[in-house]
Amino acid sequence: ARAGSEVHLWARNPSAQLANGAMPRLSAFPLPATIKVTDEFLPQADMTLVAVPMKHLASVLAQLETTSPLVLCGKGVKPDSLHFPLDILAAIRPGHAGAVLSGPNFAHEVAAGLPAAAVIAARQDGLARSLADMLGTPAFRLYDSTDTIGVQLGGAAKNVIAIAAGVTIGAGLGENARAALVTRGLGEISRLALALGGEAATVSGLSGMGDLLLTCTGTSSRNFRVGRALGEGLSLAEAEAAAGGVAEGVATSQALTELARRSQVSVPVMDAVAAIVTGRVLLKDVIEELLARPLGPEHKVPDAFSR
Ligand SMILES: NC(=O)C1=CN([C@@H]2O[C@H](COP(=O)(O)OP(=O)(O)OC[C@H]3O[C@@H](n4cnc5c(N)ncnc54)[C@H](O)[C@@H]3O)[C@@H](O)[C@H]2O)C=CC1
Ligand SMILES: O=C(CO)COP(=O)(O)O
Repeated sequence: ARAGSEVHLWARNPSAQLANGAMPRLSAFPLPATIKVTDEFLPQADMTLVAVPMKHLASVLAQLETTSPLVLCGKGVKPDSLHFPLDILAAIRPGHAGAVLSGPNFAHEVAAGLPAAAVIAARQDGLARSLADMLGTPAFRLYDSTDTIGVQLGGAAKNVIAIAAGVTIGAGLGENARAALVTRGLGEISRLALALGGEAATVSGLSGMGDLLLTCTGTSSRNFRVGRALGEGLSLAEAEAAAGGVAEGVATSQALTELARRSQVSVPVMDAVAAIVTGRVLLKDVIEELLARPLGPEHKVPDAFSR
């Protein structure tokens, strides 16, 4: 809307969900009058942004009756199919034009109009740039990319590493430990990105390093908060309730460790998160195991971004 477009916001139940003219989780920011709230999908539009939690993405995509390009905003991987958002779209609507929007963007800061940047990625030549030009504003700076794998992996994986960062703080292991863990986590994302066909430069960009930095240090992050609560000794159910919203890294940790196993990529930090959230291993044992890992060259092969 700030970019000057006419916007229709689909809500499953407009009166219940927007009782005070605002989204419930962004209640300090009433929607501008230029946004029309509706319970019907708009069949014709320049673009449709789909911003629902990953576990509901497939069902929402199946209901959408539109020919417009879809911009998927969820971050994660589906644990059963191991699909990233664009794979889910391709499975449900083969051939439909799609892009992903990802970057360090806490919703409440974007809503407040504070400066932020993100990346839109699409395989199709020129699509990401044209979407970015329609959606961007001076305060919401949108870069474009064709590396859909790197962008989707960065958005998904940072949530898993953010849980590890939270655990480190919650368990009282200190900020040195958090910095070490996040850096080693970045290495895991780099190796996995290359193995899956993504690009090294994307991992060091907004959807990779940028979002990792935000989520592992910003206490507004639900994934960080879940990790911190787990580190303090709460159960997963208690930690999720305390985090105040969906923490995609919980389900994504299972999917990414499975993808890594299939790609023969070592991801000990992500493995540790997957083990902690499923309660397979005691937190104390996971920490001991990570600290007992054999030491060696920081980067095994020529540089940090090689497998
Ligand atoms: N909140 C944030 O700061 C950011 C969130 N994301 C990602 O965006 C995705 C959505 O996150 P949030 O907006 O925070 O989650 P949310 O829990 O606020 O849900 C977003 C919307 O999805 C709707 N929804 C829930 N279940 C639905 C269903 N079955 N069918 C249709 N709509 C349904 C909710 O009513 C809500 O309006 C996640 O993958 C998250 O990682 C990405 C960047 C920032
Ligand atoms: O993706 C986000 C910021 O870029 C939001 O992070 P959380 O889902 O951890 O709150």
